[in-house]
Amino acid sequence: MGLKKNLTSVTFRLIKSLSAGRLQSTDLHTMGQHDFPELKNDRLLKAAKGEAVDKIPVWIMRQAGRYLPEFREFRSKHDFFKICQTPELACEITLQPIDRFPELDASIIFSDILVIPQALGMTVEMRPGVGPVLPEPLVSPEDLARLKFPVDVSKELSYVMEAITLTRHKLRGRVPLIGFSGAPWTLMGYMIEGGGSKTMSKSKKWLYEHPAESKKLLSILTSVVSDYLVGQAKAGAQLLQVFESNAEYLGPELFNEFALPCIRDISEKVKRELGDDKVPMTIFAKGAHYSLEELAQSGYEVVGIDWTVDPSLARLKVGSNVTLQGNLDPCALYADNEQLAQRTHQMVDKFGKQRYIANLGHGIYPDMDPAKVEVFLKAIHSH
Ligand SMILES: O=C(O)CCc1c2[nH]c(c1CC(=O)O)Cc1[nH]c(c(CC(=O)O)c1CCC(=O)O)Cc1[nH]c(c(CC(=O)O)c1CCC(=O)O)Cc1[nH]c(c(CC(=O)O)c1CCC(=O)O)C2
Repeated sequence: MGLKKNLTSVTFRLIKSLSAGRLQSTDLHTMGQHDFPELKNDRLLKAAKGEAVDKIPVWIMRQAGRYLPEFREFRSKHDFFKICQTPELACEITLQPIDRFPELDASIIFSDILVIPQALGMTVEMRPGVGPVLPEPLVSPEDLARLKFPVDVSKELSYVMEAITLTRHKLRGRVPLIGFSGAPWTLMGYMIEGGGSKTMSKSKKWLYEHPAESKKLLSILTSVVSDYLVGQAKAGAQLLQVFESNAEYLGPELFNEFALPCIRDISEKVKRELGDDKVPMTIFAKGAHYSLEELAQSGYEVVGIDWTVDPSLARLKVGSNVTLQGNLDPCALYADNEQLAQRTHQMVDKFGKQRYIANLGHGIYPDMDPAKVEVFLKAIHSH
């Protein structure tokens, strides 16, 4: 019943956009939730499920973004969160790398992990040259009362669901669409530090000083992230990636006590909620090389690894029942074409073709040359 209501509201808003002239008339007959165009390239989904592929699927974290001149041009006219909150704009940006690089095997919806703190009532600003700033961070456990919880994610983040549904149509089945969220510990970090941090010491202080309240916050975030991912899958996301970018600040003890249980709960809740409509899930816990075995057992089909982990060692640790994703050092894109292709081939040799999705070991940097992306993508497909 809840799902039906949710979908009806998504379709209704899309049709409203159409009547307001924001969408083209060709969109109208494809707006039904269950008549997405047929998927023509299913390499990513096959690899995620452990099925054989003709070529290794490849995509790039942050593939829509500042390294693309067309993104910078667009961004000069629109505020970052305005883009995220306007389905037509988010869709247009999502499609930019797909239009530019025919070798890409997946798209990822343009958004940011920080839409969750926003949904919980926190202000998030994107300051030029600084990045995300939360001007009123959580300072002490009493501040948890400031959070707007429970959250109706289908209302507060409806713009993401709408962007996903619209993008599925606009992709015309060229490649699958990935939805994503930050993981609870990573989001907790931003909410307490008030932005990025070199040490995460304020949020780690919470873990040591206020373990019960930290778990309360993590449990709130687990609930919101799970609902959010379920909503994205229902709106049309074909794979869901969870970013635990701040895992690198925790050692095995803190990670296993605070972060990992949330990661497990999320996959369990999302799969239970989606039932027969479940989609593959990826966990990318940057820097959590110490916990690869546990991550492989945490209910995700794909484990993303950063570039500091040797692929052969990662495979030994995770076993053969999960797909690995990664992990070229993003800075390898600064190398000349020959060296870049050679390093890419060496990486593929280590991963092998089975149960493997090629990617960088973290998001692409803003100063990278799009021509190098093409070299990387072609090196994967030609190997
Ligand atoms: O390609 C797509 O369509 C989606 C791209 C995307 C953006 N944010 C995320 C994604 C998904 C993906 O990586 O593929 C997810 C994300 N946002 C932040 C993090 C944490 C982190 O970077 O540590 C993540 C998880 C992914 C990861 O681990 O890399 C938080 C964040 N958001 C922004 C910044 C500032 C920046 O300069 O990048 C940060 C990091 C802050 C810090 O701690 O240092 C803003 C931002 N988010 C996206 C973009 C577009 C782009 O990458 O160019 C930007 C820049 C905003 C701008 O235009 O100024 C999209």
